[in-house]
Amino acid sequence: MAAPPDSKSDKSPEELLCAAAEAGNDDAIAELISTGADPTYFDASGMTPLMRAATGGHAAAARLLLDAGAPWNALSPEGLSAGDLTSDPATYDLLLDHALRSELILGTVARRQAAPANSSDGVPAETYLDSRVSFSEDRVMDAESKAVMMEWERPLMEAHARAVCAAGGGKVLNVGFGMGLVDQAMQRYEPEEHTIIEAHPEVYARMLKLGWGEKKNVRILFGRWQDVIPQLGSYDGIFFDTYGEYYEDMREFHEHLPKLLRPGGVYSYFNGLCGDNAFFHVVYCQLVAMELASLGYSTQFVPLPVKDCLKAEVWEGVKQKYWQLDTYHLPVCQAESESE
Ligand SMILES: C[S@@+](CC[C@H](N)C(=O)[O-])C[C@H]1O[C@@H](n2cnc3c(N)ncnc32)[C@H](O)[C@@H]1O
Repeated sequence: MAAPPDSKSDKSPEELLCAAAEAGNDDAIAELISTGADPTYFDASGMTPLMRAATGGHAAAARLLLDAGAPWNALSPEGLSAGDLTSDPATYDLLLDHALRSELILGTVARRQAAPANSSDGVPAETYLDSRVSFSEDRVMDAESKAVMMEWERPLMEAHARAVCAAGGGKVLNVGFGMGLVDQAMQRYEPEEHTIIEAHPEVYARMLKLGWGEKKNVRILFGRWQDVIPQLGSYDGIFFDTYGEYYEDMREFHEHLPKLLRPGGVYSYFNGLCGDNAFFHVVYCQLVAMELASLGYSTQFVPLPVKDCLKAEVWEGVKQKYWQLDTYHLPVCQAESESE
C-alpha cells in the first residue's frame, strides 16, 4: 500500500521516489528509501521507480532501487520490464546481472512460465498428456485452444535439424513429435538411426497413421522422455522440444546429456523460453547457457529473423501468442573441448 502524501509536495513518498528515479537523483532516492518509501510501488501509469530509472538510463539509481528490493521483473501495462525499457548499456547490464543472480536463486520467472514450448496456463502440465489434442494443417492444439505446435515454426525446425544433423548420417534423437516438422527435416539427412520420443497418445496414434512406424531407420518410443530414458543409447545429434513442461524439466533432461550425447555431437532445443518478452528471453538464454556450461557444454545462439513468418493471421483462433519477438535464437550446444 502507498504511504500517505508528503505534506510539503502533496506527493506520496513513492511518487517522489518515481520522480527521483526518473531524474536520476541518487541522493533523493537513498533518502526516500531510508525513510520507508516502497520501491515496489506502481505509479498511476503502471510504472515502478526502477522502470523510471531504467527509461532514463540511470544505472546508479537502478542499483540503489534493486538493492532496496525493487523487482527486476515487474511489467508495465504494455508488458515491458525495466530491462526492456532502457537503452543505456550500463543499466541493461546491471539489470541482466541482477536478473540472472535472482533467477539462479529463486527461479521466479521460470516457475511462472512453462518451458520450452508454451505456457501451460489453463491446461496444467500434468493433465496435458491426458487431455484431447486436435490436428489441422497448420497446427496442433490442446484442449484449451493453446497451440502445441504451429506451421510457422517450420523454418526454425529445419534449422534445428540442420544443426543437430551437422555430422550427417549418424544417430539422432528427437524428443517431442508434435507436427513432425523437425523429424521430416532430420529424415532428409538420412540418419543411420532416428529415435523419436512422444508421450501424447493421440500424437503417437497420428505418427503411426502417417507411416512413421514403417520407416526403416526410425525407432519410436511412446511415453514420457522421463520414463523411456533407460531405453536410449547415445547420439550424434539431439533435439528437445516438449510441451506443457517446466524449465526444471528441461534442466533435468540436460543432466542426462553427458550420457546421451556422443563426443562431437550437437544438442539443440526449442528456445521458446519467455518468448513474449525480449528481456526475460535474454535472461533465460543466458541462464540455460550457464547451466549447460556447468555440465561442460558451450552454447552458441544463432539469430534467425522470424518477423516475416508471423503475420497477424497466424494466431487466429490461438489463445496465447507464445512467441512475440522478431528474432529467434537457435541454440547450438557442444562439449566445451570440441567447440573451441
Ligand atoms: C512443441 S511439440 C514438438 C514439435 C516438433 N518439434 C515439431 O517439429 O513438430 C511438443 C511435443 O512434445 C510432446 N511431449 C510433451 N511432453 C512430453 C514428454 N514428457 N515426453 C515426450 N514427449 C512429450 C507433446 O505431446 C508434443 O507432441
